[in-house]
Amino acid sequence: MQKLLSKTRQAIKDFNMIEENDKIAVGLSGGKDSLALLHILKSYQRFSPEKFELIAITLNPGGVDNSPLHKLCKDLSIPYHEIQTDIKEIVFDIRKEKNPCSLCANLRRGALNDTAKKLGCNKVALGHHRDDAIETFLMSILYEGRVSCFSPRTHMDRQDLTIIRPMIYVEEYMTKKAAKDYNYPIIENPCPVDGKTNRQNIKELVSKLNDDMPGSKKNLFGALNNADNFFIWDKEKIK
Ligand SMILES: Nc1ncnc2c1ncn2[C@@H]1O[C@H](COP(=O)(O)OP(=O)(O)OP(=O)(O)O)[C@@H](O)[C@H]1O
Repeated sequence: MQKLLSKTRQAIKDFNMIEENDKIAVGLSGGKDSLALLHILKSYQRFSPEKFELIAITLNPGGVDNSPLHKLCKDLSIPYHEIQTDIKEIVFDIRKEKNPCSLCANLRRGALNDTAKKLGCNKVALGHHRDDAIETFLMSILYEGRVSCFSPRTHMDRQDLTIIRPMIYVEEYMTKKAAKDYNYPIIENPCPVDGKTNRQNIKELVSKLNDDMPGSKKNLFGALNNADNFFIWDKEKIK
């Protein structure tokens, strides 16, 4: 937990993620990452120089028993809100999406942000970590032909809401370990395509790359953090 906390603290500081009197909604899916995020932010709250409020929100995609999350939040004294949605039905039964991940993510994002706003929050914290960032970066290059990745901190002007990703320096093995060590009440992922997605392919590719070329994962993350050395062919500048 000490390592998780210090990496999170560093990211919060580097990207100015938490400010005095923030009311932060943690998007709690019931997966290991958002459970680790809730745990870390609750611990961080004790010694943070800025006072901030914490709540947790779960969007139920339909038919999931989230009672262990209600109990966890009660034990941690964190106000908890579970919102029933029909995301699963929309994505799989009504729209019958061939590539369901982006529609599902959009619907979740919209519902989470709307709920956070209604509950008086000015920030939403998501459980993305360092491996998610590396995978998203590579996915955008390999599947979409563009260089991009989500940001550690983004302000949504329309809703006047800031999205933060405090675990951006945390490696996935750390959240896996925390889930074991602290016996998090993991809710089984209800997604029917879980484990068969483009993201899973990229995860395996990154792992193989790093075995074949030790250090490549670190360099991919380094590239994301190296805006001063970003050289892309810009026809207007070159000609
Ligand atoms: N159903 C949900 N309710 C609330 N927040 C969610 C939900 N699904 C995802 N999120 C938020 O969005 C983040 C990224 O979602 P994603 O589906 O990529 O999760 P993940 O990488 O599998 O993480 P986790 O282990 O937390 O599920 C999560 O860490 C969480 O903060």
